[in-house]
Amino acid sequence: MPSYQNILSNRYTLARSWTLEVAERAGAYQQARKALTSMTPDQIKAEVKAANIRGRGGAGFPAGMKWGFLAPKKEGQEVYLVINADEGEPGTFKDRTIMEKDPHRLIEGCIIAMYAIGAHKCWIYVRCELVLAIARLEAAIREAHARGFLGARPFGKEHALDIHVHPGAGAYICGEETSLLNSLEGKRGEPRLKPPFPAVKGAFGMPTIVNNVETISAVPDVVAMGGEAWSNISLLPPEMKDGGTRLYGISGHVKRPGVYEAPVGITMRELIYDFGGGMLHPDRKLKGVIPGGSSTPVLREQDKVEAKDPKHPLNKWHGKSHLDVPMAVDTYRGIGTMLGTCCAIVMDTSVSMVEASRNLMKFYAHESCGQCTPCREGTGWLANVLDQIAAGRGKPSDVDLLVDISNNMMGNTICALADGTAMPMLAFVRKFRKEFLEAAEKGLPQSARLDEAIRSQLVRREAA
Ligand SMILES: NC(=O)c1ccc[n+]([C@@H]2O[C@H](COP(=O)([O-])OP(=O)(O)OC[C@H]3O[C@@H](n4cnc5c(N)ncnc54)[C@H](O)[C@@H]3O)[C@@H](O)[C@H]2O)c1
Ligand SMILES: Cc1cc2nc3c(=O)[nH]c(=O)nc-3n(C[C@H](O)[C@H](O)[C@H](O)COP(=O)(O)O)c2cc1C
Ligand code: SF4
Repeated sequence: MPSYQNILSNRYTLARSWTLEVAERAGAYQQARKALTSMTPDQIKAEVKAANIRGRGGAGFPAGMKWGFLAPKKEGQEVYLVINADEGEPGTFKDRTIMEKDPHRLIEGCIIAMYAIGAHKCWIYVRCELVLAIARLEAAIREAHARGFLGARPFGKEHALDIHVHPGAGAYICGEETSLLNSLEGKRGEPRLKPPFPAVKGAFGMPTIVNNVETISAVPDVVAMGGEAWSNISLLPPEMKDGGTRLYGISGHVKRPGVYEAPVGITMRELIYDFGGGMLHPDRKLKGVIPGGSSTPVLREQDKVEAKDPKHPLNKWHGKSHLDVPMAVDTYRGIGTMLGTCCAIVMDTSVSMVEASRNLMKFYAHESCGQCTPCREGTGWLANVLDQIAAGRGKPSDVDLLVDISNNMMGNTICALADGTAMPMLAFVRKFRKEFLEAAEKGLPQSARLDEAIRSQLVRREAA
């Protein structure tokens, strides 16, 4: 197992790490005290910008830039902070480790962030299935109030702060930030058109910063060591502006599934073989890996980086396997996939890619909110066509139909759920076309059914 320093997860292994007593003894709230008593909001914002934290919710938008886009507060307006703790992406289970094992880190991050952006109120929107996370967050907020870290004068500062936990009902679409805001406001959880982005018009019409749990949990260490030093933990050169340390998830056919902390820029090969302990069944090879939650296109070991031009940002990795490219927001875009939530699902040669994609398409068809025709119809048709193929009622032209449906979904909808369905579907067909054509001619044998290691990640939910 590689020995990178644990920063974000350094309190995970302490007994009763979620209690204030243990967390405070291990350093919790020192940075909130420092920020509120000796730093100005602008100084904090500058450190967060220098830290190059790319949003850990999946899109990789720079947190410092987002905070900078916050609309100036007008007379009578409030500014809000909303933490996205919905974590609905199949294969993704990193934010819950923070909330369950170290909720005080998230609360400390919220305190610093609220002060920096001029907010007095924060909601943490948590999916309701995360029962333990909700209980621990609520207990931690009570403890922080009792110690005067929240409330009318936190750390003696005239800047009232309050945090509320808001359980969501467990709809995947409510993780999309504008849908989340509608749900928070008591409306139907449907995405809004962007722009305006929440930073301009968010919760209850007020400028709102929406950030992921892990993004905000990084803020106390950014304040502790300074933005530049935190950014330099990354294995990438500073000009790539993808800084720090992050939580990597790994599941599926590996020996040691779990959540591991490492600097930005380790490779997928390290994640699978060093952290994940290698393939679960040594006699079966790696067939494909979904790199960052189910809405990111699958990678294969045999695919090589094509970046001959010396000016190409990936030129350094020209000819290397996709597994040997540093895991970062822009490098992964460069090889036709996305880093997403940085939680990989590993599939060995026993997995039918037709069956894996069928599972996923059923999930997306079930979770589409239905506002946009290309998404509502497209997700359903992808699932239907794959059902027909699996049942032996397909024909070779169905494979091109999958491509055609996907292409018609892309870029034509209100939110990214449709793209996050179509892009993986296109990658499955492009990289495993022969397998799809074979299934379209013969159907899938019973043995193609996914085993538990994969099925539990690529959650199947039958259409309601
Ligand atoms: N964590 C999960 O469980 C999960 C689930 C599904 C999808 N995802 C991820 O969600 C991603 C898509 O998210 P998205 O649709 O929010 O992406 P997005 O690119 O629209 O936005 C990313 C963030 O940047 C902000 N932003 C972007 N441009 C801005 C601007 N000009 N001014 C102010 N703010 C701006 C947005 O408000 C948002 O907070 C996918 O890449 C996928 O990986 C995550
Ligand atoms: C369908 C869909 C679901 C999403 N679910 C989540 C989620 O569960 N958690 C999350 O942090 N971001 C999720 N996102 C991304 C958010 O919209 C948003 O980009 C993120 O909360 C911003 O925080 P960050 O910049 O700190 O990453 C989702 C996006 C889409 C399109
Ligand atoms: S793309 Fe799909 S999930 Fe997103 S708003 Fe449109 S119908 Fe709803």
